[in-house]
Amino acid sequence: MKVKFTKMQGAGNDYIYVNTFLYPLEEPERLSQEWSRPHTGIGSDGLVLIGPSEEGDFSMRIFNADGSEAMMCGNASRCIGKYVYENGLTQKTRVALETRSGIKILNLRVNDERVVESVTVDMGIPTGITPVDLGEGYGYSQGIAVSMGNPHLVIFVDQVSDVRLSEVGPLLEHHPLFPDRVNVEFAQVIDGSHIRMRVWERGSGITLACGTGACATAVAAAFTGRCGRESDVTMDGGTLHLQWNEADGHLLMGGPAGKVFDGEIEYEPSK
Ligand SMILES: N[C@H](CCC[C@H](N)C(=O)O)C(=O)O
Repeated sequence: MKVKFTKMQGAGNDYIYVNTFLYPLEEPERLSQEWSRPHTGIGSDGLVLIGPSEEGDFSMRIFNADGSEAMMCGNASRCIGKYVYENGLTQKTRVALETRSGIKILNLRVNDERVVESVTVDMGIPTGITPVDLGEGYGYSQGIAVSMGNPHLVIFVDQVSDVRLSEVGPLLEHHPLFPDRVNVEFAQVIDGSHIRMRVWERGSGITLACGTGACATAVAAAFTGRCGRESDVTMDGGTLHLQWNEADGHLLMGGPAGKVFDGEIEYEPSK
């Protein structure tokens, strides 16, 4: 069976996008694992399915490279905005995207039928903002838990370049405080409105950027008084702009969305 897909990336966080209006994929967990592999697969941070929605204009399902399904993906939501507009699935520049953590509103900047510059997403209201004691054995004793629909652990450090992410990332991903595992962000405050962050993502490992992780980082920095409510978070793959509105508690995320290539892949549905 042939499936057409589009590789897209938001600040370097790359996913395989499949339009399930045309290709209603079964077994996305297995396919995300197989297709995300470099060398033997397509190579990506995971698989994103774009589909119909009763409540919104479109729906999103996101699967990490290990096949686990997540509640939300910030970078993918921006790319979906670009995808649905540029593939003629909508003419709207305000798109309601149904996710497993509710409806997210995308605002697209368009210029002659292309989505240009950045896409802004209303990520909703961060919850569960709590200082946590990580205990012994992780090399870091304190963090801030934040939920953006998916779970995040933000750890502030003096030098993010000193963090041995591939060693501590998996340990903290499986910290007993987070029964569903957790996305782990290490953050170095540059000044009151700029943070450098590196991320170990639940189910995908080190990625070049994490949209919900940037949101969680900006929230944790504001919550602890390290930054204001508006900040830029710079990751290995790029920078996102975050604004945590005082009036309604909503967090707005702005950043790039890029198409890499269209492709086609054969796969055999399991019996
Ligand atoms: N690894 C995340 C899902 C992807 C989130 C990230 N890529 C983003 O841009 O928000 C999780 O398991 O919750």
